[in-house]
Amino acid sequence: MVNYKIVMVRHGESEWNQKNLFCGWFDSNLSEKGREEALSAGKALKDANYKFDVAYTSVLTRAQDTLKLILEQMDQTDIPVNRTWRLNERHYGSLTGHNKAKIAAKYGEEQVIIWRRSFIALPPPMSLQHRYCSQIVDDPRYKDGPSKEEFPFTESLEGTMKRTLPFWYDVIVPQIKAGKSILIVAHGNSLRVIQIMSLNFPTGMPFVYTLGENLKPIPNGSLQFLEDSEIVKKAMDAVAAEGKTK
Ligand SMILES: O=C(O)[C@H](O)COP(=O)(O)O
Repeated sequence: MVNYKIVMVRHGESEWNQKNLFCGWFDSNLSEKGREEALSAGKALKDANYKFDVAYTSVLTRAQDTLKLILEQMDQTDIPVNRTWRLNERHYGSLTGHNKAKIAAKYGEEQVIIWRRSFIALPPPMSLQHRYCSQIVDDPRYKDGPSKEEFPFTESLEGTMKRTLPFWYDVIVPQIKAGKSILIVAHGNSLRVIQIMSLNFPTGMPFVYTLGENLKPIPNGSLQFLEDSEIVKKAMDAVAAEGKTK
């Protein structure tokens, strides 16, 4: 059985994470704590003897700086680093720059959960008058894309998935299959959609989902199939193959 491995890291804490602000495409820097997190991520990967052939990240500074600190810590600064807007955080529309707790107090916690985690819900779009709109839209880092037509003013998770998916399949998957050792440093929601995209639930195979306190999934294997892992993998591959031309 062939197993492929890929390492993914969400950027370290940003200054806007620290202030609990919706960030999206706003280019917030890492906080001091975020820089420390990146260094300890690099140390953990170094201690585990990871060697990377290539790294991918978004065009946002918090992800790029996290990657840089990780690679410095690992003495692997000479590997190729590729940046793409397709790995950016999902665009949070008009919510960008607003405090999450204050928005919850105004619109209700349920509405905020829907905006943050529903697959299809779109936060209200960012207007041209929005405080951070021109800073984002006119940023030269977007001169090579997205195109004017593609440029988002808000995004659902589904929209985020649709723009991340071509990059995953056209760039990452062929490299994984070619045996390359890959590191992706990106954002909570762009990594989330990659995981959703990779899940192909097989028919008729029970799985146990272990939830911890507050009914949140527990880290490390919260999702477990009762079947033997080889059988599960075969079944998942078969589901994945359903959409192929032959
Ligand atoms: O863009 C942001 O605000 C965060 O990086 C991700 O936010 P979320 O956890 O609210 O989706």
